[in-house]
Amino acid sequence: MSSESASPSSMQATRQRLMSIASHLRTGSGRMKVVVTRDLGPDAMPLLRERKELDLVVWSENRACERAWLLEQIPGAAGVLLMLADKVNEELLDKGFLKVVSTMSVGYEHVDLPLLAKRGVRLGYTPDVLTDAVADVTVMLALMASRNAKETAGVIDRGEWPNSTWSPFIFCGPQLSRTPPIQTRTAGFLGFGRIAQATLRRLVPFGFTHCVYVANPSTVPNPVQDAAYTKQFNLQSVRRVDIDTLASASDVVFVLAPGGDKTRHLVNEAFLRKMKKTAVLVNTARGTLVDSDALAKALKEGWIWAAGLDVVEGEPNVTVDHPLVKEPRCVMLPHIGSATFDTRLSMAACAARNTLAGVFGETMQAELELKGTA
Ligand SMILES: O=CC(=O)O
Repeated sequence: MSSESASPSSMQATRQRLMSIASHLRTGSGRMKVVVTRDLGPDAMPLLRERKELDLVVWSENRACERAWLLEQIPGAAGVLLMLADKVNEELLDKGFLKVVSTMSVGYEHVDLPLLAKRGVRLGYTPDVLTDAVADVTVMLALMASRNAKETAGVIDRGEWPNSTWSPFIFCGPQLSRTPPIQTRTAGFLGFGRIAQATLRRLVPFGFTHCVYVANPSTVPNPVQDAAYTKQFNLQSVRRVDIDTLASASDVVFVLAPGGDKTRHLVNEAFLRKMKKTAVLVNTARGTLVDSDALAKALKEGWIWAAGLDVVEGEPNVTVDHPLVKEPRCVMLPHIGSATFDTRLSMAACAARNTLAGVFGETMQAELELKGTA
């Protein structure tokens, strides 16, 4: 067989895709099938339900959509609106001939971008509308981690407060805000996009003086851009640095870069060992950016002060015996960064609009540029 011959599995995939188109045409209804992996609620769902040109298939149970159900529904579908737990990979795309994947998330680690680009499938996502909510939680975690929120709230939860005697330095931690005798405060950002910058804006009133950041795609200094940032945020300096400087210069390291193979374990043992002993690590991006085992070791051995995590590798399969859950200075939240009513509603509406635009070939509210990923 020449190398150009189709393998049995690729022939099967092609046949499935053709059958998918055919099944769509066969309905003769002229309507387009759209699969939705979660009910988006009474405010956002009508955006889809009111469109009589659509055949809506909705996973209606109040739990994550089963993979087998999703795979079963994709043949004949023009679009799918899904959540970040729903993997968009060859297995899914081979089942049909989708025009659009619309994810109700700003992150797209669960989506195989090169494959989408190769197949000409558009990707809608939900940036901007969640920036403030996630930036709020990011600052909250920096405060909770540095001020021992987990350990101290545990004292109350376990009914131990009456037995604990007040003492001058009990439960103390590093101070986030700058107040004498603290002269400087440096915020470090791994990733310097919308949410990172919204976080930095919130830190300015705390008295932060400096900012260092590592930005994709390059780590080369960018003095012109940095001068503009310095002025914009009214700080003493904002500098694009290499990853080692980020680790060593920051009082708080905020992890706010996209997940995926290119950023996996950027925060590893070497990084953590370079951080200040009084520094705090906050991750509100994706769990895969941080090596959990290395972080647990760093906390146990005191290389850094504390960590605040809204995301963790392997989530949601995180139980009480997880090494990070056992660490008293690791505050962990179950991925609630965008979880405010207003924000989730805006995300749901954005995801619905993106789906409609995708199936009808219109401009999306937010479409990820896939050029260059194939
Ligand atoms: O993590 C949440 C999101 O990507 O929206």
